[in-house]
This record gives sequence, C-alpha cells and structure tokens, in this order.
Amino acid sequence: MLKLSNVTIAYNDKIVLDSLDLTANKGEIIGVAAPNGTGKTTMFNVMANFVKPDSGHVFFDGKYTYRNEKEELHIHRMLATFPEQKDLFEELSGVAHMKLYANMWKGSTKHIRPIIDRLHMGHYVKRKVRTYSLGMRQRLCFAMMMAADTPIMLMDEVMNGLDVENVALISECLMEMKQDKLIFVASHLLSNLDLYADRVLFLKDGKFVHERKFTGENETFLKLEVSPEQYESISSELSLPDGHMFIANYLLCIPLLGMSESEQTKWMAQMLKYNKEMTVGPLGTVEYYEKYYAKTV
Ligand SMILES: Nc1ncnc2c1ncn2[C@@H]1O[C@H](COP(=O)(O)OP(=O)(O)OP(=O)(O)O)[C@@H](O)[C@H]1O
Repeated sequence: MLKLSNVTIAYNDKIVLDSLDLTANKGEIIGVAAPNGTGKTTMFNVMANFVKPDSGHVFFDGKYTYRNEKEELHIHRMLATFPEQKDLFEELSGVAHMKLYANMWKGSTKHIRPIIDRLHMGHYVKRKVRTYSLGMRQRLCFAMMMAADTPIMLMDEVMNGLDVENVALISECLMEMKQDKLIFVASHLLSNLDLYADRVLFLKDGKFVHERKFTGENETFLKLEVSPEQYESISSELSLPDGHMFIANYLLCIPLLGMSESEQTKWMAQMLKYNKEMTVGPLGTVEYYEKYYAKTV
C-alpha cells in the first residue's frame, strides 16, 4: 500500500534519511520510535510530499508516486497527516474543524456525531477552540483525523499533552480504526506503542536499525538488572551465550531461544546470585529504545 524506496534527504550536509526502504500494508499500525531530531517528521513529510527527497520515491498502491499534479491529488485523497495544535483556528469551534476535514476527504459530515461521542467531546465541541485546554485540543486533532477517515494516516506525536485516561481512549480508537487503514504513529510514549502497534521501527542515523514485530516469533530473554561491575565479573566467569545484551549499562538480557529447558534453568540458577528479581520474555519497545539510544560511558 505504501512503499519507501531508497529515500535519502540531507539538510546542510547532515543526512537525515539515508537510502530508506519500507513496505507497509493496510491493516497495520506502525510505530516509529527515535529521539528528538532524528527524522521521524521528515519521513512523514516525504510520505506526504511536503518535502521532496534528494533521491528515492514513495509509492502508493504499487503505482502512484508524486510524479505530477494528478497523482498528487490522487494520493492526497487517501492520506491525511495529524494536524498540529498551532494550526487550529482559535475562533472556530471544534465541530467546524471536524466538518472541514470531513468535507475535504469524505465530501460528507454525516459520520461526525459518533466520533464526537466516541471521544467524549460533546460538552465542548461547539465552543471556540480558544477556550480549549491542551488535552481538549489534542483530542480535537485526533477527531479531525477520524473525520477525514483516510486509508493512510500519518500521526506525529498523537498522544502529546494527553492524560492517562485520554491516552487509553485514543489507543482504543486506533485499534478500532486500523482494520481497513495503514496508520503510522510517531511517539515518545514507548510502552504505549506496545499496546497497539503491529511493529515498531527504530530510526537511527537515517536508517531503520531495528524492527520490533509483535508476533509470536519474538525472541525470549532472561532479563535481570546488574551493575556494570557485576556484568564484567559475569562475563569473565561465564561464557555468556551469543546474542546476549547489556542494555544501557544496567539490563542483562540472555537469549533463551534454542536452549534446552535444563540449560535455561541452569542460567536462571546462575543469575540468582546477582539478582533474585528476573523476568522472562521478549524485549519491549522501551528496552529496544534503550539498547539503541541510551548514552553509555
Ligand atoms: N527544513 C529543515 N531545514 C534544515 N534542517 C531541518 C529541516 N527540517 C528538519 N531538519 C533537521 O532534520 C533533523 C530531523 O528533524 P525531524 O523534525 O524530522 O526530527 P524528529 O525525529 O521528528 O524530531 P522530534 O521528535 O523532535 O519531532 C533535525 O536535525 C532537524 O534539525
């Protein structure tokens, strides 16, 4: 449905996206995780044709790219980007904003009422935006996307400024919406991505350095916190298995996949003397994030 092919873009000699390739399909929510200034927004801007890459292309449905105005129009009919709060019109009501998006993409506003109810916006949506709190504005931005109801949605910082209850509400809505859509979510709420993303891409130095998939095939690790000194002594005393990790100078992860049950038990018993609290499971988005971005000395 959407394909990035060899996309490169640099600003002032700094390569932000470096020969990026990606294939994404309908029915997927794809999380994008990376620290500030890495290139998430730039990637969305390339997908939406707000910036032209220095090289490479974005393809939609295998054939459309931004070759001419006709193709641009065709693509923009199926793609919406998450509005920024600063682009809201202070003197217009929330419902007027939703109608704007609904008319632009659907040519109708009949579907707006259920969205207002689903997002619990009934008590404020008719008021002018200038009276809204940060969280109310953010819910409106999300409601505008739901009103646009496009097959492809690019959601940058969708959870910004939302309290726990509203993060949960928007997460539920994302899961309900994804069936017939491709949704990208760039977020710094990493464990929240684990709730609804089908995969999470980690962007670093212009490339995807890792893709975390939420399928049964994730590797299982024995995970325990140890100090760098303890890690050093474990490494010198024992021959840690290939693929082990010491994430962010505190988390030792020992891969268990392929080990016999007795071998697994042996590792657990050996680790008990370093830390009695250990868990077994795949790495979460937070742990991968620390693996790739934590500054260690
Ligand atoms: N128009 C531009 N001109 C020059 N540099 C730019 C421009 N747009 C982005 N950059 C640079 O590209 C890099 C990536 O920026 P981008 O906004 O894509 O990051 P991001 O991952 O979305 O960050 P954040 O999490 O802060 O939103 C940054 O170093 C930024 O300064």
